[in-house]
Amino acid sequence: MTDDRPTVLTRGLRKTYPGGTEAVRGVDLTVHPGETFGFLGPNGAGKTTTIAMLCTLARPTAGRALVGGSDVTTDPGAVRRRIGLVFQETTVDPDLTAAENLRFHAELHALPRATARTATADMLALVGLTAQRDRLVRTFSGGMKRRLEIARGLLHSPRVLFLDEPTAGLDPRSRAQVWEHLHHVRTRHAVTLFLTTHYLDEAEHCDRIAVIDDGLIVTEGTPAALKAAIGADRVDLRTADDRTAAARLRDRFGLAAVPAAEGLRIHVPDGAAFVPALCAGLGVPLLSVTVTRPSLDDVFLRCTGRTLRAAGEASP
Ligand SMILES: Nc1ncnc2c1ncn2[C@@H]1O[C@H](COP(=O)(O)OP(=O)(O)OP(=O)(O)O)[C@@H](O)[C@H]1O
Repeated sequence: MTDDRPTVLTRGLRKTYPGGTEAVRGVDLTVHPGETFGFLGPNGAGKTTTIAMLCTLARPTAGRALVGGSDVTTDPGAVRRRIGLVFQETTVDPDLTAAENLRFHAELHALPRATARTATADMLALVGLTAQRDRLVRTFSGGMKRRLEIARGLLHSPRVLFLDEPTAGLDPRSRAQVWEHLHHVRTRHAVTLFLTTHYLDEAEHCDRIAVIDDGLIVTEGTPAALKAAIGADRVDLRTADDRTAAARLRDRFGLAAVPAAEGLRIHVPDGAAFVPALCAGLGVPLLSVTVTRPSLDDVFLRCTGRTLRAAGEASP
């Protein structure tokens, strides 16, 4: 029987640390079975604190959180049995082999021996570490360790795998590999992935994202819907005569051009479709035209008034 109840449900979830920092200030989330849900926000926004509450590692100050249908405060044991964790810091044992790390985890979860053997082989294959199963983890690269953490997080067939910045500190190639394996996880296992990131390109991999800033959800939806809600492409143009071009854009196209770093900038609903009309109707030689689709950074900017990069740099 399938269970359609949300895998993660929070209502009014809050966390105030001793000393008064309001890290999470009333968060409502609904994550469905099998979804890949991304929690996006700058450093210090409250992502890790939210995950810690969902994983029963931090106690909510107020509000409710259900994971796999169980309450994190009143039934933490049931929650722990249903979740897998991959944290920012490496927690696999460097003095054990890959297979030994998984065996140890299987024992912690009291998996029957035959189940553990099959799951170990399956998970190592899933993350591309079968050939390295008997190597000491201390000889692994950062990316291999992270993949082993993912294998370990999935070993006991959790309903939801929480990943806190799963690619933090990895080089671009290792990041791409981790994502390749996460895509295998999504297609082959009925597991919900709940991940935090401050990489916009990673948020694009998610079915749905919530943007958190200063402890509050500022927007939520599919990456495509959030970008579509911005409603306009950015068109940057350089012309032989920007003054005349700005006047023509106003008079002929009803568009207000603003000065950009080089040339002029306008916003139109469909930039690519607008370019031919622009070329035909501007009457001023065009030197270059660049159309930029809205990005998740534009979404963040619209919601918070800052770019994600600037918000991260402003954080302690
Ligand atoms: N144990 C703690 N005690 C006191 N304050 C804390 C504690 N942990 C986090 N904070 C504060 O709570 C706020 C949210 O931190 P949190 O780590 O949840 O954010 P984050 O979005 O995960 O950021 P990062 O990406 O840097 O991990 C920050 O202001 C942080 O300094």
